[in-house]
Amino acid sequence: MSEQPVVGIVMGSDSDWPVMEAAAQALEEFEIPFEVDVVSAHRMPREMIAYGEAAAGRGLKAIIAGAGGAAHLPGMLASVTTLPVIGVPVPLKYLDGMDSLMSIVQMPAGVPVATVSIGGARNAGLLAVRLLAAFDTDLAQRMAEFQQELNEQAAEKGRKLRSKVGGGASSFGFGG
Ligand SMILES: Nc1c(C(=O)O)ncn1[C@@H]1O[C@H](COP(=O)(O)O)[C@@H](O)[C@H]1O
Repeated sequence: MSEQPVVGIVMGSDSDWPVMEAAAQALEEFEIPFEVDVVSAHRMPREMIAYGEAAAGRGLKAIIAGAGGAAHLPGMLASVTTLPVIGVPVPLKYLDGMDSLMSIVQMPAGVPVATVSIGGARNAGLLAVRLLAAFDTDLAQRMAEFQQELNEQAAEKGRKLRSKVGGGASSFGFGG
């Protein structure tokens, strides 16, 4: 990626990538330049702090941080940067990601992390797009078009279900 990255996607281990790549995919869809790296609070504490402290100065506008288990990476990054941090709880073999979710979502007041669902890396990417779109009318327009497509896909599902099951449109009249 040659353009200056504006979103950093970091994770505690390369084993998180199969989950985290959905964040990268969402950013690619909106042509947002991003970088990816492994940055672990537990295993690379000094590098993690250096990454967080340098992030804003390097031109990043948001950080997406994914980790599994005792997932301290998103919160620790949030403590050393002014950037918005979006946390992705990565599910591991045991505890189904509940451990990651609790580790990321229960931040002390004053140090926010915007936590998405367990394995919700695509929404993390889309949330980063929305943060950027707040200051970019062209990007906001593209987000609106994306939302319209979602609307049409959902309505189409209703049409298909009704044609399979029978009956008319819902009493609310939507779905066409
Ligand atoms: N939760 C963290 C942190 C951290 O929060 O700093 N560093 C690594 N990890 C997590 O350990 C899991 C297992 O990692 P390995 O697969 O490398 O053993 C990964 O999900 C990673 O995010």
